[in-house]
Amino acid sequence: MMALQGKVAVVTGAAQGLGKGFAEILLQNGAKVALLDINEKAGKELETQFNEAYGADRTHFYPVDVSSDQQFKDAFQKILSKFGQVDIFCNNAGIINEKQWEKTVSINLCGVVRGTYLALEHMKKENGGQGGVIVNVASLAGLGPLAQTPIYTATKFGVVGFTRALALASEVANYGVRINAMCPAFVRTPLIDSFNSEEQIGQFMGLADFTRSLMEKFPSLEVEEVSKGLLLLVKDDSLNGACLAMMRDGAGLVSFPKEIPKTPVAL
Ligand SMILES: NC(=O)c1ccc[n+]([C@@H]2O[C@H](COP(=O)([O-])OP(=O)(O)OC[C@H]3O[C@@H](n4cnc5c(N)ncnc54)[C@H](O)[C@@H]3O)[C@@H](O)[C@H]2O)c1
Ligand SMILES: CCCCC[C@H](O)/C=C/C=C\C/C=C\C/C=C\CCCC(=O)O
Repeated sequence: MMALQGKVAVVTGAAQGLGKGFAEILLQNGAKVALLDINEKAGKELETQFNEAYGADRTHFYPVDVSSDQQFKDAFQKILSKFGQVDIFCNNAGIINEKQWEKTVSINLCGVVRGTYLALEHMKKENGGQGGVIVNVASLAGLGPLAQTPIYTATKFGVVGFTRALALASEVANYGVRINAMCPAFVRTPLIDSFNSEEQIGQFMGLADFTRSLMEKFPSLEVEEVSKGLLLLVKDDSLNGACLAMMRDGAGLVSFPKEIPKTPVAL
């Protein structure tokens, strides 16, 4: 089990919702945490709140839009200057916007790739790094389709595939870095109200009742429950390439078939 005392973590999309919960559970377990978010006001307020609650200089906020390569790189350098190292990197920032779908891809999938590659370059043993763990936040919509959000679904499938492929690369090439993904069902944060917003859902607004019925099948999780899942993926040294599915009635590591299950067809 990885002990978090003295470790340095980075969490993107940390100003509210799941990111805030992830940052807090890492702080409670002894890590220092760099908070990254596009929302400067909420991020700075959270930095003050966390430093009061967990000790001066345990957190620092960095304004970063994860769709910007430059902002991400600059912030990473500043984090290294302040904290000296990065051991844990959680790519959590994500949005739902089916109308501005290229923006959604740039944040939800490309942002995860940007963060992961920055962390990997620093952590990789072949670069003189100390190893570490990366957790990418996907969704249950990374394992099965959410009809109202085809682009969001595509980005989350992308996050799961990227995580699994890179985890395998890490194992084969011995990077010394573990890479895991989280796939929670609906979580009580501002993001789930998206299904009711024409601005975010656009042409798929007519499917709102379909999402509502899915929400009855998968009742909302609380941020605190999902945060325990992050802690598991960070601490358990045996987990690499793991996908943690989380629902109200329980969490579990997803098994992916070694052979693709298929029904033969005549061609
Ligand atoms: N809430 C859910 O039901 C749910 C379920 C499964 C997965 N997720 C995933 O969890 C993650 C967090 O979602 P949440 O529910 O906490 O959402 P949220 O909207 O409550 O919080 C998202 C945070 O990300 C920040 N953010 C948005 N765009 C950004 C950008 N370009 N750069 C940096 N920060 C940015 C926001 O300012 C906000 O603080 C997302 O990846 C989401 O897809 C959420
Ligand atoms: C518009 C609301 C947005 C919430 C997005 C968030 O990521 C949550 C998604 C949660 C669940 C819905 C996604 C897909 C479900 C489809 C199939 C999963 C099947 C899993 C199973 O039955 O075991």
